[in-house]
Amino acid sequence: MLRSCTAGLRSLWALRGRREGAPRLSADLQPARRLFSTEKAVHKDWALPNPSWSKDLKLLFDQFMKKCEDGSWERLPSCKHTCTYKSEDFKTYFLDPQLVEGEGLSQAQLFTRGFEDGLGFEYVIFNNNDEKRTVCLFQGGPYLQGIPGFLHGGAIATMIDVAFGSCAAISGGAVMTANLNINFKRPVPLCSVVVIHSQLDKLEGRKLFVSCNVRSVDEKTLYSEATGLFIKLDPKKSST
Ligand SMILES: CCCCCCCCCC(=O)SCCNC(=O)CCNC(=O)[C@H](O)C(C)(C)COP(=O)(O)OP(=O)(O)OC[C@H]1O[C@@H](n2cnc3c(N)ncnc32)[C@H](O)[C@@H]1OP(=O)(O)O
Repeated sequence: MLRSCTAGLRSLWALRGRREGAPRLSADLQPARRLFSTEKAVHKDWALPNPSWSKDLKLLFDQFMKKCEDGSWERLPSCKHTCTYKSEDFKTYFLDPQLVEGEGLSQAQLFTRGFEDGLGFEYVIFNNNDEKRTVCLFQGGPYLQGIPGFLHGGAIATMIDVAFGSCAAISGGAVMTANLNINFKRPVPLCSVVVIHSQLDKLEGRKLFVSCNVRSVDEKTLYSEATGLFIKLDPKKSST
């Protein structure tokens, strides 16, 4: 397992630098004000196959793309910055203009998209709006190691949070995580693909209760189960 991961790592490094459209780091750093303005920017969609994707991930991706053809499912595009959510939704809530304009945010990008192809979080999320559920296909790369050969629990929690966020956003729009409970049942092998099935269980005012399970591609192994509470942001409130 470790040997195959080392080989995988070697080939991933070989892929670096010949990734099509890969921005150079310096060119990829955008001024923070752009993240939060209505200015149009060209964003690369990272929720698409790249050469680091395993056969399993590509196969599942193709299966879900087929399901999108009748409109029951949709693939969520994903960029390094915050364009999945309309930044306007968060404006009232968060943004101290001094912070936004300041140096601190000039390098801001989505945590899960901050790695080179294949080294960190490779994932794509599909939404079923009618059924209020999402499926996240996730391949955790070698930089997400916890105990040797396995994914770090924090990396799994991160992907669960992201999957939940997308699921809750179907009904809630701009939401934030208030609570996450995760039962880690089996360790997830590094570089393997898992499927995170999330669903909205209950909507109570601004509270969205979600749950998920994390399974192997063949569905035989249940890696984790989780529940979460998301809160729809109240535009009249500020976070500070
Ligand atoms: C672009 C790509 C997007 C990728 C997706 C990424 C997803 C990642 C999402 C995150 O990680 S968000 C970051 C982690 N979360 C936070 O930092 C949230 C910090 N907490 C807060 O900002 C506020 O507590 C929160 C917005 C969650 C709620 O504040 P509010 O002032 O809007 O709500 P309020 O306190 O009035 O509570 C509303 C209801 O929720 C309930 N509630 C709030 N927090 C709770 C909690 N933790 N547990 C149980 N119930 C809770 C609260 O009791 C109340 O219930 P009732 O309506 O029945 O009275």
